[in-house]
Amino acid sequence: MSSSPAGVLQFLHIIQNLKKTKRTGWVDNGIKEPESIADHMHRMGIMAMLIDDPSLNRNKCIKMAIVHDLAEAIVGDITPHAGVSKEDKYNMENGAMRDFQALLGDTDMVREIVSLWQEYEEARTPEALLVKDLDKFEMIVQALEYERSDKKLLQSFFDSTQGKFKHPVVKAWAETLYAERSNHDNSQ
Ligand SMILES: Nc1nc2c(ncn2[C@H]2C[C@H](O)[C@@H](COP(=O)(O)O)O2)c(=O)[nH]1
Ligand SMILES: [Mn+2]
Repeated sequence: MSSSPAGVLQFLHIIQNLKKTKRTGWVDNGIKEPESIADHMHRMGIMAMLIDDPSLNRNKCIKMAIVHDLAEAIVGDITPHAGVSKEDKYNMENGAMRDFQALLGDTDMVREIVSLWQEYEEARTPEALLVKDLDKFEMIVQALEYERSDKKLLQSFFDSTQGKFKHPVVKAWAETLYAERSNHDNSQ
């Protein structure tokens, strides 16, 4: 069974917000041309495609990456500093995912999207833990790029993720990024 075309169109118009909503962490730091939520999820999906780990379901990681912030189309992009409890944030985002389910119908495809979102939130499976790593890593890659473009120091993004990476490949990527940032600092 597929979702109704009318339901799909309503859903698509709602998730346009992911393309329009600028990520709050950058807006809060006065970044001139901040990326959107969709931009962030897209690069995470590409990152997931680059991970060659036979212990992981690669396709699941890619799909999880591109839906993990879907609820933000309704709830918005809430930062850790927004003063919203994790429980309240989860409840609002869970409500948004149920709204999507009501709109699209209880199909296998919609159940997969909601299930991937839920698995990411619970952060217990190896795939979810990798995508959590990519969420943080994509953010610090972007932070370095904004430090260069906007001539700003965005140290809090590096501090809040320091030592948090679990997957060996992402750890290696992060070490390379730190070296790149350090070399770039020294060349200024
Ligand atoms: N100023 C900071 N903002 C942060 C930090 N960690 C996350 N964030 C921002 C980035 C996004 O705008 C938002 C949540 O991102 P999700 O991908 O988890 O939805 O919070 C930080 O350390 N400093
Ligand atoms: Mn995210």
